[in-house]
Amino acid sequence: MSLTEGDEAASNAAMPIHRSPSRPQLDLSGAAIHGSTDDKSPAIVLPNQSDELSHFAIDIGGSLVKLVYFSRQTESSLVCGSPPHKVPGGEDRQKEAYYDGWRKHPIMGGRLHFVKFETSKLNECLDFIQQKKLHCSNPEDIGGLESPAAANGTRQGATIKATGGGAFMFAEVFKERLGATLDKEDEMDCLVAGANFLLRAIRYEAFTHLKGQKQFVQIDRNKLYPYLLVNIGSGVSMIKVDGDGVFQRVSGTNVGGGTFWGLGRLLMKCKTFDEILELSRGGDNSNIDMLVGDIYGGLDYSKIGLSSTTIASSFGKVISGDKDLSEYRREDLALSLLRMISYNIGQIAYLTALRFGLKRIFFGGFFIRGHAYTMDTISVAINYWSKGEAQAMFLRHEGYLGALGAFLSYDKHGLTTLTSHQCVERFPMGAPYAGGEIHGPPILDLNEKITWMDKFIKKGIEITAPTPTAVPTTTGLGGYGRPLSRALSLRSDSSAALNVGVLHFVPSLEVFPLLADPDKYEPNTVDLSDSVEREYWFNILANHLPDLVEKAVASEGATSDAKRRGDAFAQAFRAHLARLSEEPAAYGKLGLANIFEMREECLREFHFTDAYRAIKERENEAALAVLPDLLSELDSKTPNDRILALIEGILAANIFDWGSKACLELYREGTIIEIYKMSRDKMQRPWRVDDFDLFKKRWIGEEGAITPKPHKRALLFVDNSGADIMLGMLPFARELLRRGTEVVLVANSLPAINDLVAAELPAIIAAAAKHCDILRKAAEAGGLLFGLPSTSDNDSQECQNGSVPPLFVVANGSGSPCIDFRQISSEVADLAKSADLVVLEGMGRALHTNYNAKFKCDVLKLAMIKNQRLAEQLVGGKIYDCVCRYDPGQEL
Ligand SMILES: Nc1ncnc2c1ncn2[C@@H]1O[C@H](COP(=O)(O)OP(=O)(O)O)[C@@H](O)[C@H]1O
Ligand SMILES: CC(C)(COP(=O)(O)O)[C@@H](O)C(=O)NCCC(=O)O
Ligand SMILES: [Mn+2]
Repeated sequence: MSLTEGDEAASNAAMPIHRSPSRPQLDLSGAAIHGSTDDKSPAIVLPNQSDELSHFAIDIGGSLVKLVYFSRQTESSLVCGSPPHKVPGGEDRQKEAYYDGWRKHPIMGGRLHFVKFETSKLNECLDFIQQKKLHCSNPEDIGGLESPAAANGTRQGATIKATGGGAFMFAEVFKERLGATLDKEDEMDCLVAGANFLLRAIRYEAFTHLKGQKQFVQIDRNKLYPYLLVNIGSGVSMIKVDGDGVFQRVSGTNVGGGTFWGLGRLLMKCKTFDEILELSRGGDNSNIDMLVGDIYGGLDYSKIGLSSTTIASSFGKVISGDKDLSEYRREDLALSLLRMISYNIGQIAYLTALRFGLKRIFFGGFFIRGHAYTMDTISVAINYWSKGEAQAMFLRHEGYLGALGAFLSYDKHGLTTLTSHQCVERFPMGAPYAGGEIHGPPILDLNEKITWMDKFIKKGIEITAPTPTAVPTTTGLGGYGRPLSRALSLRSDSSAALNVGVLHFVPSLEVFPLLADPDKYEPNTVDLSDSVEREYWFNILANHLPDLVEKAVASEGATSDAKRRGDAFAQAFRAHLARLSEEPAAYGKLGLANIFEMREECLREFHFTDAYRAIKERENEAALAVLPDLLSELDSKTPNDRILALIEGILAANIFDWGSKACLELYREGTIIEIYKMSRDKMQRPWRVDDFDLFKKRWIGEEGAITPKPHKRALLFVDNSGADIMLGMLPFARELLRRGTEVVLVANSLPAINDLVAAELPAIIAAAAKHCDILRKAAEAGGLLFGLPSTSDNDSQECQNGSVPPLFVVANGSGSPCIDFRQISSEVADLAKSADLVVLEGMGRALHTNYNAKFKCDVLKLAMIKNQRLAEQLVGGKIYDCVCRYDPGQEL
């Protein structure tokens, strides 16, 4: 970004802005960009924002304290929401649209974190709040920009939204320890607000659980009500929910999570809740419970539909055993207790649902604990009694409903209006270890992260809330020795508990307007719920790690610090893979694209900002040297032959993929140019998927028929640096421009393997434009270039009408090798509105994701398949086969 543009952006942000009431009421006057204006994602300082913007809410229950806190977006992770490096569009209107998007959401982007503590250890919670300075409710105090008042601890008088009985009981403690006042919110209001928010805003928040199988469900937000919310905390509340804030507590039971935990301590002398769950795994409840068969001499009571194994009376067998407590197996006791409580709650829930004619029952509260047996027991009860009519569903954020609801009651955040496409859930490095445990916040300091990684490895099972540590003295974590095996128990409870990640709010993300049916859209082609697929792809990723670490370490100067970070990154990513192979649903619904993205996020966590930087630069240079000859060769062809050569060129150049194992081996055998030439020479039609003729018909028309009109605007979702862009996509873009089609090059906001980043494109285009007048003029028209001299060969004369349409560059809002069209930048969404051609290039964007996606406009999917198994499974082909799939727009 140039200085003048930066200034303009800053002054734009400071202008009085119309805000709808649903947006956060922030005082933007005097807003300025903090730091260098050359930063891609500069921080914005709001000097006049009042101190009241609170950042956490608390639910103090009978058993657990739940904390939900908000942190502002940090610079390194900001994927969009800042103005583009260049304003793509010379016209003021276009420019306006850009800054508009940015102005709409200048600060609201941020992260929501979830933490819990035992109520009996409230002090731990207070320490945590103090350490994180959460009660110093100034937005500048979070994320490193600490105000002087907060630094010396003098700020007083924060008001914190609080719910749960403890909000009354512990109000004084908060006043004394933190000088904070608890602003009490009604518990039921909060539970309902939390559940409604989660079900509307978080994709696949709910899931069913039957016979050990989790199935994530997407609830249609327009058909959400009515439902029964059953919150199983210490006690149980059953609430009929009819709308936002419209509900009635219709039932409840005093036999709940507290009962389970209390009896567990008494009977089995368990110290922790998880210990009871763990014990129950090895239990046989028939030693404790009186079964129907015990009463009916081993027979079923078939007349009324009871099998001999049905529990007739929980703990009933004890009456005839004449045994002491110590003579019973603790495991058996634990299981009987779990079944008794779960079944009873399931039954009451069913009766309550029946009474009000409700078909859907959502269960929340920490009693569930993501525990398979608990959920199965409840589901079986509901299913059995309702004869399959009613459905039990569970929520991933089970115990956080109340805290979340309290947080949402600060209407300033405007979060209630967020929808699922604006939420991205991420799992920081500690997640595989600390998962559903009582755990601490994401650790921001890099050294601290590495130290923690080390601790996780050494004593992964003893993790509690992390406290800031001194600079580490370790020399590294050493190698990649961690096996990817089930035997590796990462967590203190080996139960299949679910993880809750950090929710990132990115208000500038939007659903791609050209998706044919956004509700039916599923980005992933490969479904990782299939264990064979999962194992295959996890192995691919694990095997690629040494090479990736080598590149990443080299990209940071191969210093000893870089090596330490590289090792820690590898450990962290392997831990995620291990956790997910142990429990595939731990992080919610899982597709291959999520894992590729997680790998990039993991690199960023350890401050590897662009691992393939040097490779990309080298490849760009090598490809640029070939470009002039390629352009002349293309220009010497007839338009008919040229389009084939252009598509061939894209497919051939897509061979440069540093994320593919096979390609890595290939690159050892020749120079970039040799490989490119070899790849081109091998381009023989028909390709494995070959819709070229259909595309050509749209492009040129049929002989004798009227020539079709060129497309108005094409969005080109570009893939890799080097030959891929320079010799593949740019020549194709040039041809589109020559025909009079506006071109938008859509590239990543953040790096992913050797993929292009939008910020890199202006320089690449400038270099190419030195050899091509069409690109030069188009880039000028698009505001990307200024004052470059014209080339000797005046090829733009061939342009229709002699004028050249603009070429734009825009960032897609993502840092992944794949693309999820439910979450793209608002800039792409704006430019898509008048586009009539979408081109998806590369394996990540056109095959791993979106291969089956339907669009409203014409779409061309182009990729070389650089993986044998994917080639076999997707198209019945072999490695290096090509896909040219063309689907004309769906008439809606
Ligand atoms: N780590 C844990 N420590 C204590 N209780 C837990 C834990 N995990 C799950 N539980 C269960 O969750 C219950 C508390 O659920 P929660 O929704 O937090 O309710 P409350 O608001 O009443 O504390 C406990 O009574 C216990 O059954
Ligand atoms: C990450 C990728 C999707 C990137 O491919 P691209 O989009 O650049 O064509 C690809 O490198 C990939 O699927 N790699 C793993 C497959 C393998 O190593 O065989
Ligand atoms: Mn790529």
